Amino acid sequence: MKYTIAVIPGDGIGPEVTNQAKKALDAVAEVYDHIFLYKEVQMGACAIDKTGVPLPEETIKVCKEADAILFGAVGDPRFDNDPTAKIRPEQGLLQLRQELDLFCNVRPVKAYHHLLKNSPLKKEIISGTDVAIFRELSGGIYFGRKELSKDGKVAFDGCQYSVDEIIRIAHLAFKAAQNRKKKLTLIDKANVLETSRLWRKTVAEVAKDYKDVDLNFMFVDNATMQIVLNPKQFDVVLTENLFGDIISDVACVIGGSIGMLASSSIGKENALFEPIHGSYPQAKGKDIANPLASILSASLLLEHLGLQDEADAIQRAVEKSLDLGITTKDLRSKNQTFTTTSKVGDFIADYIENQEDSNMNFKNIHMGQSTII
Ligand SMILES: NC(=O)C1=CN([C@@H]2O[C@H](COP(=O)(O)OP(=O)(O)OC[C@H]3O[C@@H](n4cnc5c(N)ncnc54)[C@H](O)[C@@H]3O)[C@@H](O)[C@H]2O)C=CC1
Ligand SMILES: CC(C)CC(=O)C(=O)O
Ligand SMILES: [Mg+2]
Repeated sequence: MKYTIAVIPGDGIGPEVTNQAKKALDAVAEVYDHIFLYKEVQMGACAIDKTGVPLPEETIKVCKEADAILFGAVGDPRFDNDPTAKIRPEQGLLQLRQELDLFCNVRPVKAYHHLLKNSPLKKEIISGTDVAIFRELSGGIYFGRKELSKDGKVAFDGCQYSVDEIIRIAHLAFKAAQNRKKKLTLIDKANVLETSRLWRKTVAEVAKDYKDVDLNFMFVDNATMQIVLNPKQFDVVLTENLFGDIISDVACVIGGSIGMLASSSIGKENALFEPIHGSYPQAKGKDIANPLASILSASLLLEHLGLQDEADAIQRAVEKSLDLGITTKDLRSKNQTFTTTSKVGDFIADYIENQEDSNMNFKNIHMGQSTII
């Protein structure tokens, strides 16, 4: 089959990690006889430099027409270090999420057994963790009215949610819970925030359609502690935009690195796949960033296209790379060697193309300075 994939490499390490995901997709295309037609477009600081805006019209058009979107990351210290900047790279991402109505961001958090030794958390606490974070993505405080007083001494960010915005993601989260361990935890701050109280009331109503799912509530401050102290108590986590952003970065500690967490952002018509990390500008061009979150995002993309075997092939390749220790520095444990972003991508692609061949000799794969086995 032929699929059109809009590719937005973005800024910082975005292009490097997206290139590795494309290598994995190319290998899948080769093995399973598909054609992936990439249409590369710009967003973020690179788009501002070229066109003056963080999200050019052409990018929106190409994304709307594509079968799926693969995104890297946006963000640049030139803007981060200038609080007065009127145009920012991140506005492009937020605008795209809103333009395409990508309201449901799913962030799977898994403790890969090969990485248990990498986590600062105790092995017995995280082993077996499998949480799906459902983060509302197109509403809340990131999209509220923003104001700065004329004298620059008072700032305002408004947070708003409607019942309809809550209902649509709640249904998706409950459906996911039905296919998992049948537990859904709503994370909010309902002891303080009116929006959170609306979330609790609405989600409790939606729960009546899912009587087989056990619904419980947790305040966000406690949740950020519980996710690292006892992550296995969670199955599906449902939460609003800001809380989901923060909780998922905290949850990265379970996965061994933020470079391991992929995500899908789903709307009615479009779907975008991206690692949860940012543009990690310190690593730009150094070939050191972990590409696995981007590669795993490509796996989620294939799943979304209904290509489950192909998605699984990427997953197996990722697990194999972890198994053999063919990883970047962030996943290195004591005395273990590591390799580069591009070599990890090469290995994953190579493994996808040759994994059915039991005679494949991994020692033949050229891995630069790294010791493979
Ligand atoms: N989705 C997006 O495009 C996002 C963009 N940003 C933007 O990214 C820029 C940098 O933001 P930060 O807060 O520093 O977050 P970041 O996620 O880019 O990096 C934070 C830290 O995580 C680690 N890290 C991130 N990605 C990694 C990878 N692939 N492999 C290994 N380690 C990795 C590094 O230690 C890094 O210092 C900012 O401009 C920010 O606005 C931040 C988050 C998400
Ligand atoms: C621009 C930010 C909202 C991006 C981010 O941190 C994220 O989506 O995780
Ligand atoms: Mg974030």
